[in-house]
Amino acid sequence: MPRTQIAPAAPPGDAATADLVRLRDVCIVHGRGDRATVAVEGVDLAIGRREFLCVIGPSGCGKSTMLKAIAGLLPAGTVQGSITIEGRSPEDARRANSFAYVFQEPVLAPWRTALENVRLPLEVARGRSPEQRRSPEELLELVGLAGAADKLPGQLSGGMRQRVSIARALTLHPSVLLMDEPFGALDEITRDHMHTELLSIWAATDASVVMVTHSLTEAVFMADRVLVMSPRPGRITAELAVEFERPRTHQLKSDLAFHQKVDELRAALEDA
Ligand SMILES: Nc1ncnc2c1ncn2[C@@H]1O[C@H](COP(=O)(O)OP(=O)(O)OP(=O)(O)O)[C@@H](O)[C@H]1O
Repeated sequence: MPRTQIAPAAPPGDAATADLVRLRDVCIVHGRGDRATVAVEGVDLAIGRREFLCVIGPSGCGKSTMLKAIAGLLPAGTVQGSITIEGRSPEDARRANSFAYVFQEPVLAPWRTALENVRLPLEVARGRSPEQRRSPEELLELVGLAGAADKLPGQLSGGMRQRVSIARALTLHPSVLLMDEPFGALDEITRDHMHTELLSIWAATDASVVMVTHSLTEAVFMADRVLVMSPRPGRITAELAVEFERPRTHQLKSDLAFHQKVDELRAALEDA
């Protein structure tokens, strides 16, 4: 459960757009000539503020590619169409720290303690005003690691390391967290625990989340909306609203309605 509530950041000046993230007719091609691979095709997508969106699809369908495109991590010329975050290009949004990226494997500096890792973005901060910066101590408390502040990454479990990386991602108060299979490397018990942890953390911030996952139950448990992608070239072939009330607890996973929603998602994936 969240130990700390984070006050909302002031909306950025250029936030006239109702949608936080907007993709228009996005097509993504890796490589050139004979080696060109069309990874994603014809994606139109609008992501709202405070929305929890999951993206699911067969292996290699372009989920990570789409997330990287939103984060401006792909080489120039790879992405066609338009992507904006708070009305800015991905590059400008990155400079403004409008989003943070969480990888499957937490990328922590091994010689820095948990607290020092969470503090790292503040040492190189640009773009966010002082009011929009979050206290590393408060964030460690939020992710339930106040007692592990002085531990090095090598002294933490996989789930704890991922919580440190989530706390670090929140340091500059991003408007959106982009998460690429953040729990993919964790065992099932830890993963289960992280589901409720992340929902609590998310509820205590005002960020939107875009999370790529391979797990049907994870998607249905976490999301407000699940996007289904077709095999490569990835297109969005279905969109499922998940309207279970929040806060969600593990009890939900035993409900018949939950299993029906998972079945619905499975059918959408098979039709994709
Ligand atoms: N840098 C790259 N250069 C060339 N091809 C790439 C590159 N990155 C990804 N691809 C190709 O683009 C396609 C989509 O890859 P991507 O990693 O986005 O899929 P994914 O849906 O995230 O897969 P997975 O679920 O297995 O992680 C794949 O065919 C992959 O081989």
